[in-house]
Amino acid sequence: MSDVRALLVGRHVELGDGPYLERLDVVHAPWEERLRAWLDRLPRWESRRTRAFLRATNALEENVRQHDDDALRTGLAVATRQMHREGFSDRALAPAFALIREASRRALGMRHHDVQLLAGRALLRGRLAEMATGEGKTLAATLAICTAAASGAAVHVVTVNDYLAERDAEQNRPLFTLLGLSAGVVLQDMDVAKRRENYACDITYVSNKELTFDYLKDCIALGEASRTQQHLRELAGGRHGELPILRGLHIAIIDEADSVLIDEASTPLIISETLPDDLDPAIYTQSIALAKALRAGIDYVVGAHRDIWLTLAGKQAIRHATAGYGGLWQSPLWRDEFVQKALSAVHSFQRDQHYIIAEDKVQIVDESTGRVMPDRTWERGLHQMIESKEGCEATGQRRTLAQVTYQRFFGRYLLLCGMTGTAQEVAPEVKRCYDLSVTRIPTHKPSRRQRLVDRICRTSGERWHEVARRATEVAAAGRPVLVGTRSVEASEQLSELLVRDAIAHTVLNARQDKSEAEAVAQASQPGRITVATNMAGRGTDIKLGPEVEQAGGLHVILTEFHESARTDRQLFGRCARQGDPGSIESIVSIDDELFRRFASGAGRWLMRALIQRNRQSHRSLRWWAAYLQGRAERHYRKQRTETMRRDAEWMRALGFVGKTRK
Ligand SMILES: Nc1ncnc2c1ncn2[C@@H]1O[C@H](COP(=O)(O)OP(=O)(O)OP(=O)(O)O)[C@@H](O)[C@H]1O
Repeated sequence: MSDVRALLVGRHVELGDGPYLERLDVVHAPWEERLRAWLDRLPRWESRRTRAFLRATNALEENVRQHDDDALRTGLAVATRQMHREGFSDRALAPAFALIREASRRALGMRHHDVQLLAGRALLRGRLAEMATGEGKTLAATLAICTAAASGAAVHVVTVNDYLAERDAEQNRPLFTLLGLSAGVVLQDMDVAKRRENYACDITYVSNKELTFDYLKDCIALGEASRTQQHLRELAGGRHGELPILRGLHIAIIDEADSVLIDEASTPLIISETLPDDLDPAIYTQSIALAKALRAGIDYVVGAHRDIWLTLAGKQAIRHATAGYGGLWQSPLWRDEFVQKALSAVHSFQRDQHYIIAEDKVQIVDESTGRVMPDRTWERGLHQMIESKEGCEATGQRRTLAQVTYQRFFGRYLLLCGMTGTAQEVAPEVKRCYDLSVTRIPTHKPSRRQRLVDRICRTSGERWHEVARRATEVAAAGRPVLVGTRSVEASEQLSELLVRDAIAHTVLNARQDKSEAEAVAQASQPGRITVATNMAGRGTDIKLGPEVEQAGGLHVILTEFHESARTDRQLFGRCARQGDPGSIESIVSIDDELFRRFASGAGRWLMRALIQRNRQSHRSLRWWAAYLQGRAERHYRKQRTETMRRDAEWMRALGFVGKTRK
């Protein structure tokens, strides 16, 4: 462990926040000039150091090219010794980065751009590197990954799903092998022994959920002692019997950091056990029947954020309806609780949007990633209510064995850093909760992404017709089209329309996730229409051929604004990557969830009036959507603060009053 400590000696050399560049993606100039302009805007001392760092790394390039593979490995070991003395200083990083860049050129056929060197350096300084979508974060991260792993630290590369973990590990494996580093991947269906083996590698690619659950499993297995990473590390040394699954929390490099650290951080991760359900299953069916009989606005009120309350009239109606029932129905507290849960199950959680039914089970769909979370359940009887609503067999209620929030878990790493294309809006929260500052990295080439005018339709049905028409029109010009939908249901609705009109297309959603790699590979074919949920959002790399580039590149259609503008930008980021051509447009409907939940009545009325005057593409639409997305972000931020408060209470209840931050 002392190696890791030594490695981090240099961490106190922190940079101040560089000035943010405005709209980096529309600056048109050769990349050297733009990089120079970016450097000029840094504080003078920082600019000098950064230029010196780039100069030193580039100057070594010719030299390292003369060496064979063995010499590259030896060179990295020598650079590592320097790091053990002075931490991740620029002096130590320059030779390490030059060697890794050369190794990458040989093993992967890709040479890191200068801006990628800056991203790698920012990561090792414990920062969040903001690189525009498609700028090559996967490759940029290898600089930090190889440097940290060579110095003896356990490096966890955290991705948002198994598909990306496996893809990135396999893509970079030739580079790791050339440098003599071992790399493992932890996937959902692996057993404990296999997981331990993969965590024992120098580098481990793993999704945020798998990693956190493995940590919780260690906490349960090791009991009280494991609650501090100190003990975890001692145990990893084998002094206390069986080894934990993880070998310690040394360095975490989080890809799509805003998704992991912010979007997914509103609920804690919980490991629970199923209790023998002492509730009569009839209670669930009775509650659902009662809830369906209640009248909206009279017996219950639905809030703007899917919250539901029973009114006095509603409570009385239930009392009358359950007069003949026995047991818990005689308690007003239980009675109201059951029916309120049932109302949520009926009205707030929709099939094919919030969950799907697969193998006769209710399986939650994570909206931000579009993926099924098979092991997750809703808490406090809600899951059982939904099962009853759908006629599935009710699973037992669950009791919490261990829980952790991302805020607490990631705060335990010795060095935490991350990358994303969309950090801007959440920078203050990331700083407050994780002590991570954002460094914005300029693009290598100017962006050629073209944003067409946004349009809004009067009804959802009208929107689907318009989307189908546009997709067909663009595809007919030989360009591939990616249509992004918010739910499984929406993707299937559009697909039905396309089938009816005999238009060839591919669907990628939580129900068809087996063919993900194939669907992504095909999405770049000329004239191919791909209808996808957010599964094709973050991280998906659609590589274009020369024919498609000439036709104008990939066209992306957004069919509904998300509550987070970052998710929209991630979808847009599937096209026009690495300086390719590409275009984006939004075709939405006034019935969409963002407008229903967050817009005022007056706002919706005004927008309808504009649509009626045939001004479907009024420019206030973009402004309005951005304003509502700001409101939605604030709402979810409050939810996350509440999660952190509850987590602190849970820790206090366990009698643990230790620090949760590094
Ligand atoms: N230095 C480089 N030289 C050549 N190609 C590169 C280089 N860096 C990245 N690429 C290519 O650019 C494409 C985009 O890379 P990648 O998917 O890592 O981008 P990203 O920034 O992670 O995107 P997203 O934000 O969507 O996750 C890939 O096809 C990758 O091979």
